[in-house]
Amino acid sequence: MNPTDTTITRHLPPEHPAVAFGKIGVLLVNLGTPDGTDYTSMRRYLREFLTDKRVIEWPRAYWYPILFGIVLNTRPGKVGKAYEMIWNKDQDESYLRTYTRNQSDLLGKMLAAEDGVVVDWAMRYGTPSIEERINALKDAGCERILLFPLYPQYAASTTATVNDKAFEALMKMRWQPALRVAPPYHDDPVYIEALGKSITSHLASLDWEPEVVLASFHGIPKSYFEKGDPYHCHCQKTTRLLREYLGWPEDRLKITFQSRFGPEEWLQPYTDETVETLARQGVRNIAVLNPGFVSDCLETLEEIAEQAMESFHENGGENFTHIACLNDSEDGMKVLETVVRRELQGWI
Ligand SMILES: C=CC1=C(C)c2cc3[nH]c(cc4nc(cc5[nH]c(cc1n2)c(C)c5CCC(=O)O)C(CCC(=O)O)=C4C)c(C)c3C=C
Ligand SMILES: [Fe+2]
Ligand SMILES: [Fe+2]
Repeated sequence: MNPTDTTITRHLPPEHPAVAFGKIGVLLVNLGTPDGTDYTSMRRYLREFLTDKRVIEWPRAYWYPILFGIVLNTRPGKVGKAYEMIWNKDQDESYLRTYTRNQSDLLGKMLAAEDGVVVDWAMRYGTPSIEERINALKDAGCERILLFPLYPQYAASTTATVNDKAFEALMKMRWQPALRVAPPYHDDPVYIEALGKSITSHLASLDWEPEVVLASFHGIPKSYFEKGDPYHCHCQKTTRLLREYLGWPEDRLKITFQSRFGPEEWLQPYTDETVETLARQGVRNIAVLNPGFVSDCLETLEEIAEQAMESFHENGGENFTHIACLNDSEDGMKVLETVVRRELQGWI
């Protein structure tokens, strides 16, 4: 029997309260973003983010005085200005939100032929929350939900915290939906091919050629890796497979890690230092892509496309280009569809 066939259970007696069932939900979840660039929105967002124990693992007695005494007073203003520079003014929201919503809408159309599949999206921090959207899917009749944390490489500070939040929402429900979680897809051929094609088509559009291409991933503290987080290994594998797909030597596609936060050592080599060093060593042309980000966001549009480019030029570099994330492109959507269809097996 098709698991969504509800012909038997639909025969409810007339006095029975109305219940919706028989559907399958797919919930795409990305990191999150502030609702606005003003101080209050920024502070609310950063507070939720930086109180997450999966993100900052320091003892609360040490971290909270720093967070509430310094970080949440200074960072909202500073980061708000950075967000303003990359804000999607047409829709008055960040591009991360625009792309995530587009991905959800497009995936919904791609799965429209599948009976009873509903696609939705949520953010781990900010709105719409995971709890709100899980409840909405359940109310719409989804007895089964595929949770899809939008991170190709697994990290406790991204993937695990999405899962925690989803199961926390289920803890409050009497009648829980069945929940499946899509695994990381850092080595999936469809993902590697999409990245490879995005590099070749971007480079073909230039009238110069980069001597070096950096695959820049978001960093994590080195201590998280030493405690057993597979993130570093996943990033290394993505980069190796991408190199193999392109047929490039190791010194043409280099891995780096960006977005360091706080005084601890993070995964190395650091993107900012590498960009500076390459320029100083006489490398004149570089390209940077962000394979770990499913959508362009502050960390790619401001930190790389603006800050890293500026630093490259200041240190003697000539040509710098940022290769866009897969976003809602045809190839990017093919990656999401492939993962979702595979993980829905047995349900559709
Ligand atoms: C401080 C610890 C942080 C860890 C660990 C961390 C890991 C991590 N983050 C992403 C993806 C994104 N991070 C983004 C913004 C961002 N990240 C941190 C801190 C850590 N991230 C902060 C404080 C911020 C906010 C901006 C700032 O204050 O600098 C974003 C962008 C969101 C947006 O709205 O544009 C993304 C995406 C990954 C993949 C990751 C570990 C693998
Ligand atoms: Fe981050
Ligand atoms: Fe490793």
